[in-house]
Amino acid sequence: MAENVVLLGFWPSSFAMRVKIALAEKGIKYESKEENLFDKSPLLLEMNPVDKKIPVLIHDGKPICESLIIIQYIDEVWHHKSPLMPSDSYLRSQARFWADYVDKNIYGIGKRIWSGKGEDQEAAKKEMIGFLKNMEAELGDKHFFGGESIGFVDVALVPFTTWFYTYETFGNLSVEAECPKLIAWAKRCSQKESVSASLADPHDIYDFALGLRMKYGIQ
Ligand SMILES: N[C@@H](CCC(=O)N[C@@H](CS)C(=O)NCC(=O)O)C(=O)O
Repeated sequence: MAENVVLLGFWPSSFAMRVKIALAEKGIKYESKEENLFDKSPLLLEMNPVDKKIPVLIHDGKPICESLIIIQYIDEVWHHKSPLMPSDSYLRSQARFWADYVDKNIYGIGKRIWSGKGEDQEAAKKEMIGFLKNMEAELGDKHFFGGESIGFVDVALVPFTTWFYTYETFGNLSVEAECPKLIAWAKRCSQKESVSASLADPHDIYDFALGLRMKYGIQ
């Protein structure tokens, strides 16, 4: 029997893009339902009553929440191809560490850059560069964080590269000047169909962020 897979998402969300990449890597067909986060659907409230956030993956009627948990679920359930987690326990612990490091930093710091100003924005710019340099050091000379093929940490981080143009424009910074190897990695990732088909256009993200700044009266 065909499986029923539904993704509740929102197009500028890097967290939702992660899930799209993982599903594309596995070649899973699914229905994408776009949420309006300013007027959440009864389905989202039913499927994620605790956090009421996207993404939610609904597999045969059952919800899975939290993007990194969803990716691990996808990797376990559809293990026939494109493994995203390392098979070695130690390497798996390291991949989880770095994905968690991404989660603890990039969204919050990025938001302080694109929606902030003044001293805190300057501090956030420094924190962002420090964070990205740590990621670049972890990448080292590897092709992907996952080694020769895309893995858990790549999937966790690459959607946020669609926000780089927004961080750069509002923060007046250049990620490429600071972290050229990371930008080369991002380009390698987007040569993969699973990634390019799942990422939003950076200029659309910028327009979205600009709209939010205007909505919240940020000068
Ligand atoms: N840690 C969550 C973060 C998800 C998240 O922050 N989703 C945002 C959109 S990017 C959301 O649904 N926000 C709605 C709200 O906060 O009410 C994950 O990884 O899935």
